[in-house]
Amino acid sequence: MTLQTPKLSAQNVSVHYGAKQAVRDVSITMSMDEVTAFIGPSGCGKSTFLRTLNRMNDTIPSAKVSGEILLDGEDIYAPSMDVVQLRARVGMVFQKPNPFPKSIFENVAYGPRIHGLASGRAELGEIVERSLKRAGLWDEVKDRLDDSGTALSGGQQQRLCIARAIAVDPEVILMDEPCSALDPIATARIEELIADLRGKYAIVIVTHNMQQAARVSQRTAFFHLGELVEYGLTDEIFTAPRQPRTKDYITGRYG
Ligand SMILES: Nc1ncnc2c1ncn2[C@@H]1O[C@H](COP(=O)(O)OP(=O)(O)OP(=O)(O)O)[C@@H](O)[C@H]1O
Repeated sequence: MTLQTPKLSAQNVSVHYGAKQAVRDVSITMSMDEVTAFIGPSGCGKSTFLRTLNRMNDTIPSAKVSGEILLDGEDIYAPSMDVVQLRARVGMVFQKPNPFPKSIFENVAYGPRIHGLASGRAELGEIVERSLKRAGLWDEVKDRLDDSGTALSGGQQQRLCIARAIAVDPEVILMDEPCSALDPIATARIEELIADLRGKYAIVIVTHNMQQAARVSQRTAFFHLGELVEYGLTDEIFTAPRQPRTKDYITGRYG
């Protein structure tokens, strides 16, 4: 299976929480041009593996990661890697929208400001506007940028979190079940947004919802008991899975 533009590559990645192994020897390469979906039953290690891709597991003391993860060929676990910089390059959107308790403007401006991406107030304003437009939220909030981000609806808050990730000009966006707290209309908006963002960023999405994986992704990885069982074109995974475990899962036999 050849990818057009390899962006992020994991080689033999395992994760332990203390003595318990949550991810087993996963090797996978994700492309710039595609949305990659991680699917699998609860507890199979999807979120744990996703978090290795921008070193979010560093924040969990019992978590130990082995193997190698390369971003454009560069080892993200190398001692020379600046983790703050890495998390700007590989942004993350969580299950529950988590805007800062600050204004809409500040939610988006915070990252570019600490990373020194704007030379002044006007440029910062442009970045905020561009990011909110790209996240499909500008028209709804442009007249109330000083209102609190936490006063928005759940779906708007999630788009604000996406705008916040976009504002620091990431290369990869990781999304951990980004719609699980949203209603169907807000979910549809996020799915449209993912389609719009495809190609601008490498996008990796963990989802419990197989229809969502089929709608938004071009490539799907099926995890089970910490292993990557099968990885391939989404159309093929859903219509002609090669592994019996994948077939059982997508036909609803377990999970
Ligand atoms: N912080 C942690 N400390 C200890 N064990 C953990 C921790 N986080 C996850 N685990 C365990 O690691 C395994 C994988 O969990 P993970 O959350 O990665 O799975 P998942 O596939 O994302 O599940 P879900 O779909 O329910 O979110 C599970 O057995 C879980 O209990």
